Amino acid sequence: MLSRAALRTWAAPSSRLFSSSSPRLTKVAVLGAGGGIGQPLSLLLKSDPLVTSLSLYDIRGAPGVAADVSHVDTASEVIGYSADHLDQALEGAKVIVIPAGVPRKPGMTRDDLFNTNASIVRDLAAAVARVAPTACILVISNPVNSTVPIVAATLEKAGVFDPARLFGVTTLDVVRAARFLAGLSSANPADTAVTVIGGHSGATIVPLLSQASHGKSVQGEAYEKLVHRIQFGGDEVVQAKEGAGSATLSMAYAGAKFANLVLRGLNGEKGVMTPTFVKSPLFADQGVDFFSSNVELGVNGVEKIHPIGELSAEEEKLLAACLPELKKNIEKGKAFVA
Ligand SMILES: NC(=O)C1=CN([C@@H]2O[C@H](COP(=O)(O)OP(=O)(O)OC[C@H]3O[C@@H](n4cnc5c(N)ncnc54)[C@H](O)[C@@H]3O)[C@@H](O)[C@H]2O)C=CC1
Ligand SMILES: O=C([O-])CC(=O)C(=O)O
Repeated sequence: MLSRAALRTWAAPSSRLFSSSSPRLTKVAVLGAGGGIGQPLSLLLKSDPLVTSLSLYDIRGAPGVAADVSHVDTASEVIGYSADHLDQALEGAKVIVIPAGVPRKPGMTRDDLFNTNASIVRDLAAAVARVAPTACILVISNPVNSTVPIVAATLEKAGVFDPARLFGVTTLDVVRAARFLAGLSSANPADTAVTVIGGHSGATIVPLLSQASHGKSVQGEAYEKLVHRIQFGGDEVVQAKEGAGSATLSMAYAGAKFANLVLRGLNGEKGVMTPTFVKSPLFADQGVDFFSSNVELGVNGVEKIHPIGELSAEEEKLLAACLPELKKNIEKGKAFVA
């Protein structure tokens, strides 16, 4: 006969499995996992304890990336899927991150990627609508200002669009703003968080330095230079890579950081907030119905879209320049699906 202690020990695994405090089973899929962003992003997601299963898909190379990443000694399981197995890759996914598509070369704008990436993103969104219609979708593929409306319109066509579950990943702008601002005063970027609103390209990127404690003191030419660097940080990397692509490592970091925030919200953590490009009422009356601002994340995805708060005179001007361009980018995405 088993002793009481032995019975307790024997019973422990099943009670842990079903206890309310156990982490949820969270399958995360990466579409475009074989690419410059996809590979390091997959590695970082393998290190995230909130990811219990990692599904890596690409038209090229995903099984190899999966075999490699799967040797990392964290608990999650990793499976790679090749071109014909998109549906299997998506089955049961709670969060789907999309870095599939071509990157810029020097001299190109993000909008120049539209012709190639629009159909890639649309076709992946159609598969998500069919196989994992309730998943949270995190769009990295550029031009984000247009690809997010493309995903929305595709899901809408399939009758499964939930605005609370679609996110354009603008975290790299937030990461850059904190890093560049910290660099000016030798501060720790952890102490120089900046809210970045608008969209994700040039003039549509609007950093709200007046709302950041270290940002207020940056004035005049230094302010102009800092704003320009935040808005055009992507070009800095494209030029330095001399035709070999755009930001991949910092983007993987930003993508993993944002995915972790979404997962924390889905897991019921309160007060998780970050800027992200979502279907938004803030400027919808001006025809801009997707916009990045601080968003609270929760068990259903978007919990609350926060207002942009008080802006300085300079920021009002930046916002005025942002809105018409963003409107054009959004309309272009919608028109592509219509
Ligand atoms: N949101 C943001 O802040 C940022 C966005 N990006 C964008 O991310 C995208 C990817 O950039 P990289 O990884 O550097 O490019 P990459 O060319 O290195 O990788 C893209 C991957 O997508 C795959 N792919 C192409 N069509 C596919 C499909 N139909 N299904 C699945 N996979 C497919 C390719 O095989 C490739 O492995 C680009 O559009 C880039 O502009 C890049 C940096 C920052
Ligand atoms: O600049 C690019 O093309 C890639 C990107 O979106 C970024 O680095 O912010």
